[in-house]
Amino acid sequence: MNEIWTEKYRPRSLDDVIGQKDVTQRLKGYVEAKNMSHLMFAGSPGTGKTTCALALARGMFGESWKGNFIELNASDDRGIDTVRGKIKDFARTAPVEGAEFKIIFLDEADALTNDAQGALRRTMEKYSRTCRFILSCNYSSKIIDPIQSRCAVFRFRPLNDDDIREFLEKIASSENLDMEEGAMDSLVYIARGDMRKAVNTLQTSASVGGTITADTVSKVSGTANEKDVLEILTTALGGDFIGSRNKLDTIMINYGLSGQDVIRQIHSAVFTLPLETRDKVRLVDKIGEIEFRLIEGSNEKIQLEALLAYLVMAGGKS
Ligand SMILES: Nc1ncnc2c1ncn2[C@@H]1O[C@H](COP(=O)(O)OP(=O)(O)OP(=O)(O)O)[C@@H](O)[C@H]1O
Repeated sequence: MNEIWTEKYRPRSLDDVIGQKDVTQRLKGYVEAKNMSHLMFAGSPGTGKTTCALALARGMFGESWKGNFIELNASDDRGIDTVRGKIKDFARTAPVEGAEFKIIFLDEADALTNDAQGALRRTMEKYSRTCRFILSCNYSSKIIDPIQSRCAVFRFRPLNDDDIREFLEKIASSENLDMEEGAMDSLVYIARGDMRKAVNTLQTSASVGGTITADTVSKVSGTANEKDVLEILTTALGGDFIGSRNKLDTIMINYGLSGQDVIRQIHSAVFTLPLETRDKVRLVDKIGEIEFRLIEGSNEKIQLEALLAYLVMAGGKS
């Protein structure tokens, strides 16, 4: 139970990476050619960017991959010093064990200031004979154009629910976990395409001991059950303001949710509600307004109750 499952179950080869088939297909081309350009991996967290960089290095360098690969995090030291220091130190030493070049994987490259990116660009040029960079970021638009134009860009999509479910089922079976029906649905709902979040939430839920239930998953992740959120909304739409308010109070206390947590979950539930598209659009507009007020520090109880009141009126049954 001590080992972190995101490491234990991290795919070692490009063939084992889940989803991201377009990306892995192209990366395998580099492995076959034993050569690559600078790369940029863009996409949301927990979708396989670091995993693919490691698998690419393994495929490219075989046994000697560790000596020819370094992983740095740009946000450890937001700025120019990371680029000038650690990167240059690694870049200026020759590749080991007959490799043609080394790979520098720079995570959260979009956290670098523009000045630091300028310095990075010069470093990329200076050492391009012996070093290839893989820049990982959530948003490629935050990377300056001269760097973007030097890189082949790879886009990582959030993983789909079936892929997440299948991966979690494999882990659950190899860890002999006892899971109640519904727990897996909650994990997939909470992950929203982020495999790291899915695996971490599964491990934390397992550490509680006993059968893993949807409720354990919700509690350890500080996320209400999808079913409970829908129930609050449909109760309000059905005209029962007091009933929906009581349910809301209960889930906020049980799961320790903040107003902002709740509003985000309500937002993602809107499109499953039995409403005309026009009414859903109005509701999204209202949610946007209330979320803004909550961020500005308004009283969360009053704001959330105002949203329930709005739903009661929208339902037209009070
Ligand atoms: N496509 C995938 N296939 C299998 N496992 C995955 C995949 N993506 C993520 N994981 C799991 O989630 C963990 C985190 O993934 P990874 O470090 O590759 O994410 P990332 O995209 O680099 O995220 P970040 O942007 O936060 O750095 C991995 O250790 C692995 O267990």
